[in-house]
Amino acid sequence: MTDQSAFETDVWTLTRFVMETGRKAKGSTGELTQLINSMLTAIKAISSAVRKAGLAHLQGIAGHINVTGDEVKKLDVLSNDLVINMLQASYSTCLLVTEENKEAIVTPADKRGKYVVCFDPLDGSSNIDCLAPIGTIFAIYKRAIGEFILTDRNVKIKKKGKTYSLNEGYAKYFEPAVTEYLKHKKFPEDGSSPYGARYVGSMVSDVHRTIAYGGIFLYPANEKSPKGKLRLLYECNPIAFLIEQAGGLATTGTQRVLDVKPEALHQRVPFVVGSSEDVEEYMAFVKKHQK
Ligand SMILES: O=C(COP(=O)(O)O)[C@@H](O)[C@H](O)[C@H](O)COP(=O)(O)O
Ligand SMILES: [Mg+2]
Ligand SMILES: [Mg+2]
Ligand SMILES: [Mg+2]
Repeated sequence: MTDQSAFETDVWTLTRFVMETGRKAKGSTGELTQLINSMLTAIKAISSAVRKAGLAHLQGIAGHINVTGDEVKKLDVLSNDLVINMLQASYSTCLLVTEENKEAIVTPADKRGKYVVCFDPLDGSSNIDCLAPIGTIFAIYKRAIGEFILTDRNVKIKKKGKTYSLNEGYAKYFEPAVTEYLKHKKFPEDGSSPYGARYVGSMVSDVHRTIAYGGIFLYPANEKSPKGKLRLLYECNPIAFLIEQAGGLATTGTQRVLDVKPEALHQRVPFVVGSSEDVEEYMAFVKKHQK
């Protein structure tokens, strides 16, 4: 059997997109292109390490707990080192905020550029050993300005989906608004079909599915985690930005995520994102319970 399909000779890789867009940008210095390309190299190296983790003895724990209480995995440490080293070597950053370091990392003066990068080097790391999808999240801010940079185009999320996604194992600790919202999704009073449940337990994967198919992802506050679990600067903000660009909504329940004023590097916020009509419906339940 022969493969008769045409070989694509003009492929739009992400690197090509970044370089071409960078060259067209007015007043461009190339610094952002250097930064994104260095980040992409780090991500490719992380991906390679993840795929050979079993063979290269990279599975398992590193032996310490990070600042937000997570048990750190060997691959969290490796991914963190890769991103820090690649970003500092890009000569485009001045400050790095990462899930795995308590304090912000200041780039040495001789390698300093104008961007601040906040990142989660490996999201979903509790899923490494069972080979579920995991990924890297990052947000780029211009020094003092607090601006996000768009890296993808024209991805749109449906206005309404058919699935909800949260860890229902915590039902005992849910706030009444969450409990009532979920009851409504499972036993719709208007006779419509109930929503399906999907939860991988890697936020990047759950959000990817939500963008692809529509629906709602929730990590709300609960009795045990009064501010939820996910961290504002390097988990919620970048994902909220992507969701909004795709036409969806990202809320804490009472406030737009991107409007939350950061007060600490590892600050957590309740996080609910997805199709606009689904998130609006959730917010209506929150509002009802505030009265
Ligand atoms: O916070 C997360 C993990 O981040 P991390 O691996 O620490 O970067 C999310 O990817 C998951 O959505 C979350 O861990 C799932 O939490 P539980 O449902 O297990 O509480
Ligand atoms: Mg972690
Ligand atoms: Mg994470
Ligand atoms: Mg992580």
